[in-house]
Amino acid sequence: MKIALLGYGKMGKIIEKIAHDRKHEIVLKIDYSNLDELTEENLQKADVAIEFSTPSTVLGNIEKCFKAGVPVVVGTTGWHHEIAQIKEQCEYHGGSLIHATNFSVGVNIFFHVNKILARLMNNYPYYDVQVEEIHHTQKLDSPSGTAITIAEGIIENLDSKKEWKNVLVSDDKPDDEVVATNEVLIESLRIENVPGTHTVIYDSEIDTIEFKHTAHNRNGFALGAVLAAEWVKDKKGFYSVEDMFDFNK
Ligand SMILES: NC(=O)C1=CN([C@@H]2O[C@H](COP(=O)(O)OP(=O)(O)OC[C@H]3O[C@@H](n4cnc5c(N)ncnc54)[C@H](O)[C@@H]3O)[C@@H](O)[C@H]2O)C=CC1
Ligand SMILES: O=C(O)C1=N[C@H](C(=O)O)C[C@H](O)C1
Repeated sequence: MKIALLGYGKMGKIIEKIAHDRKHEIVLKIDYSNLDELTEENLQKADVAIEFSTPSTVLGNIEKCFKAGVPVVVGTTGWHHEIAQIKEQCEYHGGSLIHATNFSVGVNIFFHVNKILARLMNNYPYYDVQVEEIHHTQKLDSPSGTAITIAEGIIENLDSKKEWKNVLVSDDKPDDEVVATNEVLIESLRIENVPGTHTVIYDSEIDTIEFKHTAHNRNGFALGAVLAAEWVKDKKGFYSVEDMFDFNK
């Protein structure tokens, strides 16, 4: 399979390695230094594009893939509030897209169990829930896309919660935000070199239940993105990673 990498930073480089291990060929690599090469003609040399760039560049790149008729795997976070508009664009162009806030198998198992746990916790209203995410200090968005997906999974299944609220915890800012009882607090911490840690915490006066995923490196995200490229290559339509894993089978 021929792959175009839109974004050749921390993720793009690991995806390149895993794609080579799986016998795929990288035919285009785009980062901020060669944006002029991101043309329709060059995109069409690929069977699929894998997009891991930045929250401010991802939407333009998705549109370019639709216009070029190239299926696209979108890993970039920080754009999911625009999802309805992108789905419409995909349908308009007859395009193919698969997106995930997190492509790792482990996190997708975590997403699934998080929903089941939230449904169970309706029977135990004396526990309150919050989400904590920790990432490296270069991360541009907060909360992480993964934390938003976790909070949405809780809101869909735990009757007492209707929305989420984010607090970025830093040394120079006191952590004294007021959170309403119908809000899921997402605390974001930024610590050097952390690939991604997410914890769901149910706390009561009696005890605390913690459900945690720790990424030891970025390989799981990258492998999931390559698997998604193999999965979407010959499909048409707008998909999320849930369609690929389908844990309800
Ligand atoms: N869905 C998932 O499983 C995961 C998602 N991510 C997300 O992926 C994105 C990228 O993460 P990293 O690789 O760690 O970031 P990074 O900062 O290391 O790399 C971003 C790359 O995008 C390039 N870039 C800038 N403008 C561009 C444009 N217009 N077109 C194409 N490339 C452009 C930069 O030059 C850089 O090479 C982030 O939004 C992050 O949250 C990260 C890990 C896993
Ligand atoms: O920026 C990152 O690094 C990551 N971003 C994704 C997110 O926002 O959830 C996925 C992963 O946690 C790493």
